[in-house]
Amino acid sequence: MRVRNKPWAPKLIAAHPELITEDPTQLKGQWQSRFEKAQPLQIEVGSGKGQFIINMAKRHPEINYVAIEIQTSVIAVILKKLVEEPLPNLQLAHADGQAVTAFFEPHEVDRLYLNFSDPWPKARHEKRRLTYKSFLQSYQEVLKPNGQIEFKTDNRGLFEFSLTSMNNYGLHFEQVWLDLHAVVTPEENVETEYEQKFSAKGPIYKIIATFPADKE
Ligand SMILES: C[S@@+](CC[C@H](N)C(=O)[O-])C[C@H]1O[C@@H](n2cnc3c(N)ncnc32)[C@H](O)[C@@H]1O
Repeated sequence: MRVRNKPWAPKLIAAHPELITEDPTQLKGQWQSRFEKAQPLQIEVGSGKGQFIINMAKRHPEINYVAIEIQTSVIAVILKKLVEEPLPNLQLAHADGQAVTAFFEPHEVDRLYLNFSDPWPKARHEKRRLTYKSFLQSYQEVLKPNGQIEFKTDNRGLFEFSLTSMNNYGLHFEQVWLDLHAVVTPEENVETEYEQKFSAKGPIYKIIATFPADKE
């Protein structure tokens, strides 16, 4: 996601340590202390401007959410929205999702979302794709046994790569959609910014998959 530099972003981030962390390693195993109530924890890696995670948090007050976003000017947009409309069950991490195992204890997370992740189409960049096997391994480590991953994309190449990568890793496919919007209603599907922008141009693919319990 290309965004214009927001000169106000670092200042806003520094002003709200109660809503956003820039060093999530400090919260490893302690995430529940950041929320009003201890309840299941779900995370999104690459949250963009936060439309999905904010609406999920509103729709599911019984779940705690952490949005992880690497770009300062992007996560600052989520933070601005959160300052304007506080949500007791959403916390932000300005960090690289590649390091989730440094941010969460094993089994601390109940579910992980990847929405419209950068496709990295060149073969030599495949290790950067958020569904590459090293990422899957990290996700499995922080997820509860048989934890689930939900993945949406409009990018056919990334979708095909992810199907193969997840299958080779031993994930069990609960459901696969080749055209999500043809079958789900807005009540059943919380849209992301990218999804709103690109669903008119072609199908949205989605996978819900469960990690094997016994894989090291
Ligand atoms: C194409 S955008 C999609 C944003 C949003 N999920 C949506 O669907 O509208 C991908 C986002 O993932 C973020 N991102 C990419 N790699 C990341 C990483 N390793 N850790 C955290 N965020 C990452 C990018 O900065 C960007 O905001």
